[in-house]
Amino acid sequence: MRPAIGFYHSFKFKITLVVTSMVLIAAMGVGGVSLLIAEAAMRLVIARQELSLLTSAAAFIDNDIDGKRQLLKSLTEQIPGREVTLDEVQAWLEAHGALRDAFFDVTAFDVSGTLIASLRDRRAKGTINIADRQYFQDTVRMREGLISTPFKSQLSGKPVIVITQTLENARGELIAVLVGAIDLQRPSFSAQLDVLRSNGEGYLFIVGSDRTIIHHPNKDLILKPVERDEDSVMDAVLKTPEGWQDNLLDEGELSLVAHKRLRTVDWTIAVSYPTRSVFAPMATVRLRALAAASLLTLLAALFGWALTKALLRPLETLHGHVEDISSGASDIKVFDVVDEDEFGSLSRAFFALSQHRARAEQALHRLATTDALTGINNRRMFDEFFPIALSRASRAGQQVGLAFLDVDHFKRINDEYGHAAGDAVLVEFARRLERTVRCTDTVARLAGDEFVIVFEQLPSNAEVNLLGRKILEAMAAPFLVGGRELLVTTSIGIALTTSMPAAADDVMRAADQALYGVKAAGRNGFAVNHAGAERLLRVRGLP
Ligand SMILES: Nc1nc2c(ncn2[C@@H]2O[C@H](COP(=O)(O)OP(=O)(O)OP(=O)(O)O)[C@@H](O)[C@H]2O)c(=O)[nH]1
Repeated sequence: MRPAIGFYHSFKFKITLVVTSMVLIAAMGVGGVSLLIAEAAMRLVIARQELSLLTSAAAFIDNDIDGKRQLLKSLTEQIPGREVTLDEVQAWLEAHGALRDAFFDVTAFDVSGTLIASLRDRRAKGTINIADRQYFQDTVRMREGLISTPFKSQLSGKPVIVITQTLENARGELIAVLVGAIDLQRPSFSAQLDVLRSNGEGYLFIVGSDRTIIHHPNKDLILKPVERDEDSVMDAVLKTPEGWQDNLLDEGELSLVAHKRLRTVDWTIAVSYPTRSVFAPMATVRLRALAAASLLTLLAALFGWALTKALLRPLETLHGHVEDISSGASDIKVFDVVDEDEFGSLSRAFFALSQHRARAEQALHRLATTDALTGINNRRMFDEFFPIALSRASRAGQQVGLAFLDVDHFKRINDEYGHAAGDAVLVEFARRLERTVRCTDTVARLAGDEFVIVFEQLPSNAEVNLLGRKILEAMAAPFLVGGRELLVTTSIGIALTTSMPAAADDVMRAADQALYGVKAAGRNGFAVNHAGAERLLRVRGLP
């Protein structure tokens, strides 16, 4: 059974996490930086766009004011022989309809500043005097037309600016000053200004260098001075002739403010938009970039998972081999693959390790089951082997013979010739036993001078006698030990299984009993006993 690996502990999950994190970091990093660069560029483009719209509006206003000046000037120059009298001025004004389109009102004042004609209201004649007005005084003094600063009209009560023009008689004497008034609440250029507010939010204003508000969506502010506040939008636009800033707070909202100084008058035209509305396209781009990065990350996660799964397949195969080998379903040879990748190399390393280990285990088993002195099987081997041999014979319906052997008077050999001589006798004894029996029989040394032989595939009971005799004969020749010839004999107790299955202990007890019988009978002989039906057959020695 393959041990379950927790999902979060799996290598696949970890690699997928790494791949996903790397893609996420890369996507966020590259995307974020690209977005920042793109946003900075977009900001610049949008701000420049606003500034360029503002520049065209400023040019329009300049042209508008210039046009009005030129209109007044050219009309006065057209007066034939400049012989118009003050009384005729009212009629002259009314005769030029273009003035109505260009100005809110056109009035004329004599050199004393008294109203002598008004395009809008001919009855106003003589009602007001503007001798104290700076623009009137300057026009008379310089004998040249000018543009006034904004003020509240005495006639209409509206906030206005005026364009003045001198009127001279044929002798070059100043006889009147023409004054064209422009209503600041409804200037003729307002339509052009409205075009600038195309996106609906934000507003446009004009402020004079003397800090007077000239145009503003809040009509109440017109002609009011700009309050002194370093952080205000109006203060900011008065500082430089033109430019834009996107970090100003206007009514508490972050705004893009672009401004441009006019050419004909000392005014600054400015536009203020909340940055959230101006830069709305950037927010959309940001959202899309985020969506794209998320999608990319998701795809990377799926790809990482699939890729890791595919890459780890050989590892799973390897794992399967290990399990199959553990359960005995496969041989170790399944590790001996030819794949040239790391997994193939690992598999071959497993194979080599397993082989090495198998050899070591074999060597250990051999050591553990071999008698150190004689090199034949030891007691451990016999204990393991004998029950197996009995079962095998039982299954095959065969008999098993077990011979217990003990060297006669071995103690004496030790005592007389020394322990080393005794060892040499034991080695030679084992060697002769092995040479005497068939390769299907198993010889083992149990302890000291006690040996055992397991006879498998016994053809008949008679065969046992033959075997006993052969062993006795094998020992008949003198043992050559340390240059001496020693006569060594052995006593053999043989047990035969009578009925299968037979218990190992019963068979061993029968063999032991037979051996005891031989010893009792004088040694150098063999006796056969039937396990389970102990009946010592006669003891036979060499003739
Ligand atoms: N040289 C040598 N002697 C051993 C070894 N193991 C046991 N012995 C000795 O073998 C002798 C076994 O003697 P026994 O089998 O009891 O007696 P025995 O002299 O053979 O007499 P019987 O068996 O009655 O004929 C003891 O003296 C042990 O000390 C060994 O590995 N090498």
